[in-house]
Amino acid sequence: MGGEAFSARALLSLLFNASKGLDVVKTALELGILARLDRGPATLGELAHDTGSVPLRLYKLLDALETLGFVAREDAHDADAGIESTRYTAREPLEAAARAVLGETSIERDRDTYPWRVLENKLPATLRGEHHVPRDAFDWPPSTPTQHAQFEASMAAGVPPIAEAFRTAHDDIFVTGSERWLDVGGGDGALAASVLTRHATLTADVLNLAITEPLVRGRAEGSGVGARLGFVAGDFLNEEFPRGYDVISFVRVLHDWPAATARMLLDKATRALAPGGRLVVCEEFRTPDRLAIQFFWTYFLIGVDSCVSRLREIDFYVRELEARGYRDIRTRRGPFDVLVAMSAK
Ligand SMILES: C[S@@+](CC[C@H](N)C(=O)[O-])C[C@H]1O[C@@H](n2cnc3c(N)ncnc32)[C@H](O)[C@@H]1O
Repeated sequence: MGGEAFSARALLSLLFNASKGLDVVKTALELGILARLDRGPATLGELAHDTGSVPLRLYKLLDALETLGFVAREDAHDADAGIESTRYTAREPLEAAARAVLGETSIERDRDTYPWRVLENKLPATLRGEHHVPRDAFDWPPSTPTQHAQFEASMAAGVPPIAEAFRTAHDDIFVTGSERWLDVGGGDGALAASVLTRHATLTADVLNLAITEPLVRGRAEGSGVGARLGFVAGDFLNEEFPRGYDVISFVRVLHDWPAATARMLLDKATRALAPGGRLVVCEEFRTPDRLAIQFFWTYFLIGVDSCVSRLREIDFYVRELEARGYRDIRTRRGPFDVLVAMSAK
């Protein structure tokens, strides 16, 4: 975003009025204003005409979008020109961003179904250790089949931008096109299935807790990739990884654990990887954008001690890979950043 950072006073005012801000964005999305601005600059007069809006009223709605940093406004240079010649430019693509958050299947809507209200107004007691999210409401790692199903479905809802990131990094990760890939903590297999659907010569196994097997089997069947998507039951904290895979990935896994555990998991992957194989780390790397999108979990996990939720800068992982002798360490920037490194073996 090209907008300036807000002062604390101003940001808090916006937060207080967040529901109004979302109403403005939803309206601009539904009236096609965001899509119109994505196509190029437009004047107030044009936007009012396109949407059947009263110009003075629409001007105020656009002021709200400007306040939020979504559009830049340019007043008419001619002092006699009416407000209808005020020009607006989108600061970045807006429609897709708004749909990603406000759409029916957004991760924000999904996260909102978690019982976060058990913490609301109880943070002081939670911080003192007198209150927490009850384990039957949410547990980490999930403990019951129902919790696993809900959690893995939530994770799957967030997979599309990761699948897109894997598309961008594909040639770095899959060099021959016939690799055997182990996706450690691979959820219900949504990411692996999406990659295998596009690449018929790849095979993948999801390594996950035994309780998740039906979810992964269901994903393999439902996505049509069949036996190319397998399942390996395992507890990565207490067991070694199976050997011989050409690609081993950690996708949104390492940040769930303290640094010592993350290092242990990287060691296990390093031992298991085939000679010349590639290690992939695709994470919620610590950036202002990621922290913002992760905000729900940052709040909710205050009440869940078993999940450390430790977003780390990408440099942490680069250093850890270098320390293990990995070569050709590449970062592919995208909707999710992907780190790919070649085994030293
Ligand atoms: C945050 S989710 C990420 C899922 C998936 N990689 C994704 O990005 O959609 C973490 C995954 O690690 C798995 N997991 C947690 N503890 C585990 C353990 N001890 N052994 C194996 N898998 C585990 C969870 O079941 C879950 O699938």
